[in-house]
Amino acid sequence: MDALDCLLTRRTATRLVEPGPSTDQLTAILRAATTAPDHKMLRPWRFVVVRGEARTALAAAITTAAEAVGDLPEPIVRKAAGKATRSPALIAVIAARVEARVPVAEQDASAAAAAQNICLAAHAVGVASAWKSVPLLDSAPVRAAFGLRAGEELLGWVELGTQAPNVPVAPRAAVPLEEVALEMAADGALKPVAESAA
Ligand SMILES: Cc1cc2nc3c(=O)[nH]c(=O)nc-3n(C[C@H](O)[C@H](O)[C@H](O)COP(=O)(O)O)c2cc1C
Repeated sequence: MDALDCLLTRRTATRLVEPGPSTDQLTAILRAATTAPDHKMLRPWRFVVVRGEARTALAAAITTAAEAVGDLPEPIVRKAAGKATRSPALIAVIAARVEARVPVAEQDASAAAAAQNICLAAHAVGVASAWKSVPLLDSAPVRAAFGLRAGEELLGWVELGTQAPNVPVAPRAAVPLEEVALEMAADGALKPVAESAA
């Protein structure tokens, strides 16, 4: 797939089913994640792959976290835990901040770029993906499940698998560039960017 095609055609999966990514595909996806732009090469990210039976262990950690909240109705607890097994595999993206002169926001931006690389690389190798928030991400059981150290944060996880053929993925309307992009003229004025007709 052409690189620009990959960027323009990636869509978030609406329902993920088996087969999940192969180990070869996962390796390619993780390699792509590590090419995220990275100020001072701090590698302020790391990843945890959860697939197969391991998803049950993750679901158990989420259940423990949800039950610890105390007043959550049982269906809500079940729904939160079910997010661990909603896709054949997932990759958790951890903002692994480093003590350095690079601001935390830049380090987190690098981790977000890694997450996007995961989505794009998945698309490139024929795997469907969905970047999702982690349920109860700040709870001790969920942090422990992913081996989070002090100062590290879960940015989210990217679910991976095969888009269910009977569930549609709605097309995403193109964003009019003049709504989001300006161009600075020689006199410093900001004007709507000129969009080519092509
Ligand atoms: C940090 C982050 C967290 C997200 N969490 C969720 C989520 O928990 N549930 C959800 O439905 N979409 C979530 N999304 C949005 C989807 O990943 C997706 O981008 C959105 O549905 C738009 O679809 P598209 O990527 O096909 O344009 C999240 C996106 C980001 C960047």
